[in-house]
Amino acid sequence: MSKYKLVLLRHGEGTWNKENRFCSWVDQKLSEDGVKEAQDCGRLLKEQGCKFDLVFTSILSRSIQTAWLVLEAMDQEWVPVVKSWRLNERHYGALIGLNRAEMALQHGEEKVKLWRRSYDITPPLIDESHPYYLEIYNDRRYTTCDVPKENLPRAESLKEVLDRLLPFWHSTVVPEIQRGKTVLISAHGNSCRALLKHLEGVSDEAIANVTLPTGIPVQLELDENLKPLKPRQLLGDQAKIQAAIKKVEDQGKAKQAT
Ligand SMILES: O=C(O)[C@H](O)COP(=O)(O)O
Repeated sequence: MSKYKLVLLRHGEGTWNKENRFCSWVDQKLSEDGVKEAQDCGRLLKEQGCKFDLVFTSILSRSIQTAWLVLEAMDQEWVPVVKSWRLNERHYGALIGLNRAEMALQHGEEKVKLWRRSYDITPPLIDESHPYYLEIYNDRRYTTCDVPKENLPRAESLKEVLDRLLPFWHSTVVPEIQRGKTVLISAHGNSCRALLKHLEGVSDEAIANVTLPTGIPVQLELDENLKPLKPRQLLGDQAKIQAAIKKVEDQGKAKQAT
């Protein structure tokens, strides 16, 4: 018998997902397809009889917008939403804004795969000359964090994402789950991967092969120690999910941007 249910969700497609650019801490809204993905996800969760008590999001609009659309489609708009920068997408440093396929042409697909999926390789740091530096660090939302702005990351490996996420997980999310609340975490590809690594004890090597498509709920059934009782379930049409995973993986294939 499972004790707790937890749903992790990578937001619906964002405008830069469509353009195949590293989006990371740049605040982008959902694309039209992304809005539809989030609504479909909400409908699916409603059909499954899912009832959330609490939702956590990052402080990036695409994860918040996704949570709203999911709750709206479920007729559960009243459910409280708590936001934290600690659930933000991985900080991709100097890679932010660049096109993955073009980076693969310039640096090779292997290098891009290492940047995207290795556990402990940090991409090159962002600095003040970067075109998105000011947009990110002058944004008022980063004055609301529980660390001073100067201490926010300038680039992160997946390991560093997990290091900043775990304090929030332990102090804020775990107690709510243990109080019996059914929680949705509407976050990002890499913040969800980091959490999955932690919960499932995925090895540093094997996490490179875990890819999450946009807008697909990942359901976990946990015991009283928050250990998974069975393999994660990606909910929805399995053939479509496999195709969506391949699409995300193929974003790192070398090709001229169109
Ligand atoms: O930051 C981004 O652009 C994506 O949401 C995650 O990108 P990735 O699939 O290359 O890690």
